[in-house]
Amino acid sequence: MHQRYRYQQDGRPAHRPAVLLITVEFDLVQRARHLTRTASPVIHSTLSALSLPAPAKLNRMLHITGQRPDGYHELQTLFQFLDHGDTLHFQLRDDDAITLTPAIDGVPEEANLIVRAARRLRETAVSYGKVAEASALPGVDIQIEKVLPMGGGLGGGSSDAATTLLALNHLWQLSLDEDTLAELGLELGADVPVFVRGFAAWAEGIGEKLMPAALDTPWFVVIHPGIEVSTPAVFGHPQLTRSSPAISMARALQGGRNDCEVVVSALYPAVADALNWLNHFGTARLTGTGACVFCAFDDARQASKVLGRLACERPTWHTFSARGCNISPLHAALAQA
Ligand SMILES: C[C@](O)(CO)[C@H](O)COP(=O)(O)OP(=O)(O)OC[C@H]1O[C@@H](n2ccc(N)nc2=O)[C@H](O)[C@@H]1O
Ligand SMILES: Nc1ncnc2c1ncn2[C@@H]1O[C@H](COP(=O)(O)OP(=O)(O)OP(=O)(O)O)[C@@H](O)[C@H]1O
Repeated sequence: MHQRYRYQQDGRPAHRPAVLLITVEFDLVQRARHLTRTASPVIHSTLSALSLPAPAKLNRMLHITGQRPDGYHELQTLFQFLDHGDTLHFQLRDDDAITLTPAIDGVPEEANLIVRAARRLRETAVSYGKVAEASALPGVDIQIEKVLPMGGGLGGGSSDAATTLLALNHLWQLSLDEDTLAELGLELGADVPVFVRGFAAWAEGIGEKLMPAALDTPWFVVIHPGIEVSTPAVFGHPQLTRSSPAISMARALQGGRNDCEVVVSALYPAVADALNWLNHFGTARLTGTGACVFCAFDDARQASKVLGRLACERPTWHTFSARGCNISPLHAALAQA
């Protein structure tokens, strides 16, 4: 029988909801993690260096059920990870500098979620009394192998931030618990907590109320039609559906829409084109606010056949196939660090 714990956390920043409730079916998650531990690759790790994945996510469905007075939208979504994403390498330094290479085009270092996550974690270490002052913690050189497109709806920046929080919690030996890290993550972005938690989830609120979900794990073909979608522009659009009726997780597991699809397809014809193309092979969906669209396949062979056709028919689109995972590749790797 699953034991269920309820965590309540206060002290949130003013623009976020006053109370965060996270319900975790703890037993399910612990057992799934235990099973993954034996199957995952060991990623390079020493006492002062660590390399970890920052996987992509898909929103298998996304309904918008309302809008809060602070402007944020209330969602119901099913998050699942992909075994595909960025890789981050962390190396502790002799001084207290935090560096990131290479720079990400168009994202100044102080705005980069990786650097912001590292700095925020260091401040938190001081406020939680883990160290007397920030300079007591060694600096870190962070190298990123960026694979995920920005503004793609694959949560790349959020995943990079979550990987940074978990990696530095480990290297700096802070022992901050997952609730604290998820709370810190939420300050950086609505999608960060699910990457910190590391289990496929039914999410409500603005994406921070997470319930583990056991989804099927098909192979996906993902198309990035070569444009960057602005998440604030989509959420700010007057024609966005904001009043979908709330449904149960059980119902969502049987299938759902993405309420952003209509607006995003109208604003970005390339997204509409990608959805139309992929709809010939199954049910194509937008992930998050786009720009990526995806379609599920029963096996790797079918997915690679579709990738082959894409290479011939739409050579300008960036495409890949990857398998859905209910335990994040980050957590699978960290369990072995
Ligand atoms: C669409 C999703 O990707 C679904 O997973 C996420 O909800 C978006 O998560 P994210 O990229 O981490 O978004 P954030 O960086 O927190 O928010 C970007 C902007 O999107 C809008 N925003 C975001 C999330 C949300 N539930 N309601 C919103 O209205 C807000 O204007 C916010 O300023
Ligand atoms: N490390 C980072 N990687 C990518 N983007 C970053 C990073 N740090 C900050 N950003 C900013 O975040 C924005 C969104 O990038 P991200 O890759 O997370 O998009 P996304 O996949 O659409 O996210 P989501 O699905 O969470 O909306 C970028 O346009 C960029 O300005």
